[in-house]
Amino acid sequence: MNNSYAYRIEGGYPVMGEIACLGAKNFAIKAMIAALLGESPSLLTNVPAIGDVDITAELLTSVGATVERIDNMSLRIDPTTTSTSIVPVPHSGSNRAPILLLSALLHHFESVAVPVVGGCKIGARAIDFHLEAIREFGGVVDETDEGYVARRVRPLKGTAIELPYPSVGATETCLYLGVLAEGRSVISNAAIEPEIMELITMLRAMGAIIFTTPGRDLHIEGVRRLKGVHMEVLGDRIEAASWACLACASNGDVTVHGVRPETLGNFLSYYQQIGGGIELKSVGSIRFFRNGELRPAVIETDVYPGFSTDWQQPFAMLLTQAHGVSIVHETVYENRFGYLKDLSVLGAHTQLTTHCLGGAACRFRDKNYEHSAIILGPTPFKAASLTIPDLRAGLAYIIGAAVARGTSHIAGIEYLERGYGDIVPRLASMNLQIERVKIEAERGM
Ligand SMILES: CC(=O)N[C@H]1[C@@H](OP(=O)(O)OP(=O)(O)OC[C@H]2O[C@@H](n3ccc(=O)[nH]c3=O)[C@H](O)[C@@H]2O)O[C@H](CO)[C@@H](O)[C@@H]1O
Ligand SMILES: C=C(OP(=O)(O)O)C(=O)O
Repeated sequence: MNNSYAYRIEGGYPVMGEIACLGAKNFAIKAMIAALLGESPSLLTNVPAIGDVDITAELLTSVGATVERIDNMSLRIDPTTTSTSIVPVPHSGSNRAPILLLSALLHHFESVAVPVVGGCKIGARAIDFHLEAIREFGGVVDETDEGYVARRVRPLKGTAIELPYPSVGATETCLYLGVLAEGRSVISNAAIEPEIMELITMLRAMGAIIFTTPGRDLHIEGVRRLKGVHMEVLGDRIEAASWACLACASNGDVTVHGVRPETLGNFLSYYQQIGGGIELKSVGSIRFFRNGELRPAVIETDVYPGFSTDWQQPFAMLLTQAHGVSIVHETVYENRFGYLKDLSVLGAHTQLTTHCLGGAACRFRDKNYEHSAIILGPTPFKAASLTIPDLRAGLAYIIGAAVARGTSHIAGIEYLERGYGDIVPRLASMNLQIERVKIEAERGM
């Protein structure tokens, strides 16, 4: 556990240099679960060395699957040793994987139990769509004090489902259910994030028959068996955007390697609209820098191809350095702005409101969630002590500390390290004065 460590950052200098994106957290753990569906081992490469992968490896191991680390970035997963369908409760609340395991394991076992799901606390994060999907495919689901139990008396049967919202996780659940269910399934209003498309590619390589459509419908013809594959995890578009924001906010210049530019979509447009510069280098490499004075923006987070909610926090931090009033309307999670209030200790001027600002009314209208933010910039930052509440807020705090003059301390780094790997060496190599220090040694910080 790393909750006795903090980052000490000496800010006020431009962050300059080159950084390689790790593999995408939000695909890596889904690929690990997909590997359970095969009848032979899968090899996953470019797997990031992050907390979420460790948690997922423990979950897979707990049901008997063999997870072998070939090297720091490769995992071999043998599903044939899977021996139990009860995921132990100690894994409760660790990440999003348990609810996905419920579906994947239900093909192998007639009864599966998983603990409650976790992940960042940025909203209620209900899992009703997942549970309803399992029922539609012919399973029975019970909620217990400790988690969820799914049962089936016969093989799962293909079905037609319309998701109430294009949930990433629920779409993945439907894919896991549909590829080995009997007959045809149609998933309407599915999520189409790049990580979902990558999961479809992996499942197809395993032998699944999945048809995408011009809209949000996925058609699946169930098959009897799938085989293991070699899959390389795509570069993390959330990491790439994080480093882009760090470069621009600190008035630096960073070349990010290992990301597919198309997965950054609207991020690249907003980035340039506010005065950030981009230069496509060789394939998979993008240079990010500042192009003069920063301008404010009106941004709305949304499902793909909209502006990803996971870019929101680093980008909001960047907007504190723009000249004028910016608005950010968070439409994916009802409670993803808690971190913004804490930024006042650095000197940020922000205001939250329950109204839907700057765009169409969203699901959170009139529900009293502070899901729109007004950011007034630019504000010079002074160093401060902060405690990270969730993963992307953690990265936003790193950006804040890099911009602030003086020495900042950031605690709660276990949240950040669930999704970002090797933070200190990678950022230190780009001129950021950052150290990982024991909190005891820093008493009075
Ligand atoms: C591990 C992983 O991949 N995490 C990502 C995934 O999370 P995750 O898959 O959990 O996010 P979802 O897309 O499912 O959630 C989107 C919205 O749908 C709601 N919802 C979802 C399922 C459900 O059964 N009922 C329901 O109401 C959620 O509360 C939320 O408001 O997609 C999110 C949206 O791009 C990203 O922010 C997360 O980084
Ligand atoms: C919200 C996130 O992750 P998770 O869904 O794993 O909590 C994220 O990656 O920003």
